[in-house]
Amino acid sequence: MIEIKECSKSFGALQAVSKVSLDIEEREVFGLVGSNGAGKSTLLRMAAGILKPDEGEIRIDDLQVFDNEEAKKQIFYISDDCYFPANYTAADMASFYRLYYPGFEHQRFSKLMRQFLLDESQKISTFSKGMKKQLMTLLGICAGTKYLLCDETFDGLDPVVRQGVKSLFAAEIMSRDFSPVLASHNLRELEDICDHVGLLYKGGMLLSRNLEDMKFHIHKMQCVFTDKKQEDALKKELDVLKVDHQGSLIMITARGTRAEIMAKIQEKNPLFCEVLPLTLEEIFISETEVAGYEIQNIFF
Ligand SMILES: Nc1ncnc2c1ncn2[C@@H]1O[C@H](COP(=O)(O)OP(=O)(O)OP(=O)(O)O)[C@@H](O)[C@H]1O
Repeated sequence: MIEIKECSKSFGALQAVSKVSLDIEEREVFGLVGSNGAGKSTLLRMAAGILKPDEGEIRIDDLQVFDNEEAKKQIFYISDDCYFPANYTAADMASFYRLYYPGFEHQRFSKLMRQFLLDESQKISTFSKGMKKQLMTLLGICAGTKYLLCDETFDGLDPVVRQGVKSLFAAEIMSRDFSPVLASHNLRELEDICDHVGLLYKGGMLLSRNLEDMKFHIHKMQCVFTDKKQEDALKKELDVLKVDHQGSLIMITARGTRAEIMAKIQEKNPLFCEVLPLTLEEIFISETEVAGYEIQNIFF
């Protein structure tokens, strides 16, 4: 487990991270979201043991992480701005990481590169941005570390690759102790990948929640009523977060369990009613409102 306790970091007069406390559990995909400049990279770099917190502490499996080789062997960190030595091929990078991570699986790396249609003998300088991100992710998985810290690594990957990486993460979590942490400024990039999401805002941790728990308390329904009065009465009875109309269809996002909301809708005899899937952004509307913020002010 990664335990972050009351961690702060300033650069001169600028406080990048302010008294953040956070537990990142094992064997789940943790999404760290926040707008540009919220402090995600700074927090990840502290968690990777690259930056020393000004105050507070970060422990990885009960080991203090800064300046501690033993703790760092359990972490693979992918920066948002990866450096590759000139003329290096992907295979050269794998050999380089094998020196630091003794459990590095070179054969598996070659196999995964082929699966992802990447050529390990190709110079990295000729890779596209997305290909470099895929390469780093595969290197990170093959390093065999327990924790994989990814800074904006998923942003901009095409849907097929995203799906491939998502399946790879799921398979790793099933087969070994593996916990990826994915930082992104875009909630949509973390959609369908994370089990738990932490929201950073102006250097502070606004909330950290399990997605399944959040989904239990907020639902989106699509219904049709014969009479506008039924809709108006329903809106008064539900804890409504958002209402959209599309012709005669009404989409209501409300707080409550599925059974509670459905029961209230059924009382109004709708012509039609079904549950719609919620996006991460819709789920966060409710949570940020409880914390006293508007999601638009946090992300846009
Ligand atoms: N080395 C540094 N020196 C000075 N200021 C820094 C440094 N690193 C980060 N900062 C500042 O700290 C704040 C948080 O930056 P950070 O990179 O952690 O944010 P972020 O959430 O990762 O943003 P982004 O999504 O844009 O990558 C910003 O105001 C940034 O300018």
